[in-house]
Amino acid sequence: MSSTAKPVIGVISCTRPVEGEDAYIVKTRYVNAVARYANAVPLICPSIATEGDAAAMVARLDAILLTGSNSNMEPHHYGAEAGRTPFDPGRDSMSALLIKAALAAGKPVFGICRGLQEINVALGGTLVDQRDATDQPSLQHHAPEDASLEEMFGHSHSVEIVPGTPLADITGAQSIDINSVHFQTLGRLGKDLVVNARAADGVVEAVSATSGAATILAVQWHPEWHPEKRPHDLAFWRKVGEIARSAARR
Ligand SMILES: N[C@@H](CCC(=O)NCCCC(=O)O)C(=O)O
Repeated sequence: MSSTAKPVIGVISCTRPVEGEDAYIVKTRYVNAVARYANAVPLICPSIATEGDAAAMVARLDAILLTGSNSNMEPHHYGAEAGRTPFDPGRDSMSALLIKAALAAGKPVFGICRGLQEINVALGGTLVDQRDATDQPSLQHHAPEDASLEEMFGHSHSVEIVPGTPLADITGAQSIDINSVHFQTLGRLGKDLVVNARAADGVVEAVSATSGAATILAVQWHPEWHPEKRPHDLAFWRKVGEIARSAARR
C-alpha cells in the first residue's frame, strides 16, 4: 500500500527530561507498532496544545492513539483528592483535548494502558490504585516495582473476553493471556463505554464504544510489546489499521 493511501494516526507524547531539559517523547515500540502492524503512518503529537491546536491536529489525522506511560493521571481529573506520582500534567491536558476533538470530529480513538484510563476519565469515569487496597489483591496487575523491563512486561495474566464485543470479533477467543503493567484500574466506567474484557478479579481490561461516528477501542495491556508473539495483539493492530483506513475514506 502506498504511503499516501495509509491512514495517519496521531500518537500522543509524554513530557520527560532528556539531556537535562524537558522533551516530548514516545517510546519507539508504540510508533513502530502503528507503522509495522497497523500499516498506518504514525505522527507524534507534542503534548502542548490549546483546544484549538488539538482540533487542528485532529483535523489532519485519521485517528489518535493514546499510549501507555508510567506516569499517573493527576487525581483531580477524576475527582480524587490524592494520587501517586509521577504525574505528567501536560499529557493529561493533551489527552483530554485530543479525545474531545477526535470524538467531535468522528475520528477513532485508540488507547493502551494509561490511554485506556484517560479515555475512561474523559468520559466521566474514575480510576482506582491497587496499592490503596486494604486487603491483599487477589491478582497483581504489575510486577514488583524493582522488576527489570523484561520482567515487567513478562508479568502476565489471563482475561475473559465478553462474547459479542468487538474484541471477541477481533481475537476470536474467549480468553487470552496478556501482559500487565499497571497499578491503576478503572473504577466507575465512563459514559457509553462497553466492557470487552475482564480479569479474574473483575478488573476491566478492555473497552469499546461508538460515540457518534467515532470508534473507541482501548486495552489495559500492551499489544505493542512484541505482538509478533501473540496473535491477539497482531489482530488488535490489524483492526486499528482497518478502523483508521475506514475513517480516512470518510
Ligand atoms: N501509570 C498508570 C498507567 C500504566 C501504564 O501505562 N503503564 C505502562 C508503562 C510502560 C510504558 O511506558 O509503556 C498505572 O500504573 O496504571
